[in-house]
Amino acid sequence: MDFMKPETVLNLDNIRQALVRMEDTIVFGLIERSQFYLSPSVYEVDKFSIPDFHGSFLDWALLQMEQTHSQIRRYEAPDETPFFPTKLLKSILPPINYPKVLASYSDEINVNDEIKEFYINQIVPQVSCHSGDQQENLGSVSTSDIESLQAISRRIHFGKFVAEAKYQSNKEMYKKLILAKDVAGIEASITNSAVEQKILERLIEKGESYGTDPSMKFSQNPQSKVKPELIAQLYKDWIIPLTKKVEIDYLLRRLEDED
Ligand SMILES: C=C(O[C@@H]1C=C(C(=O)O)C=C[C@H]1O)C(=O)O
Repeated sequence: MDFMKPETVLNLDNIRQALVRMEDTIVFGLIERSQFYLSPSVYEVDKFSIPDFHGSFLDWALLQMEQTHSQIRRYEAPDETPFFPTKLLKSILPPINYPKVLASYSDEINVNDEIKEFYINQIVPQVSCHSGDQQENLGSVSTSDIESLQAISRRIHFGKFVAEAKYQSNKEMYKKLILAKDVAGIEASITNSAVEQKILERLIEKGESYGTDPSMKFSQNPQSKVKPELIAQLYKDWIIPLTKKVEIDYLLRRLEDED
């Protein structure tokens, strides 16, 4: 998606196509993670002594990644939302003047703490292949987790673009709902159950085709690496609800930018 062209960025069909493409990254990321053990050491606070840092190995590795990427202006992009927004570093590259597409407060809409919580406590235990640690794989596990966390975060925070597109298409209705602080009304207006159902059905198909070794496709027991139903369930229970939370949180503040 070309964020330099507001007219394409706020087209709901374009946004939905981008969300479909993000499914592939998320599904492959979960399949990648499924080859590793649960690796509780990665998530345990202060398990490893790291100079000038208190937290889990995953948090430390994710912070290093975000500080490095912030210096090449990754988090100036409107579709990137950091897990450690207060710890980013100054970019070495000159700023890109992205056209103003989202509301002025959009960077403050950040549900990454909730994303990390459900990823570690709900997703990892269900996709990892064995309980326990594989000492030699802790680095690979954290790298795999970071890739999945960033892909899931980008997908969920794309809800800002969805919300802005919906707001632009029906300002009067949303102004009434926002002024009335009608959260249920806003949630009902942004919900499209047909789109959600199609997403869940497509995810099962993708989980079946991506997660199974093609040479075993017609065997009695294709070794699907992550149960397709599990991928759909994770979207249903976590990814879609949090995307809608981002939409609602974004819309509730939208009149801050209206004259
Ligand atoms: C993203 C949208 O908004 C809502 C959230 C969806 C999701 O997270 O997949 C799908 C449909 C809507 O209920 C949309 O309308 O496309």
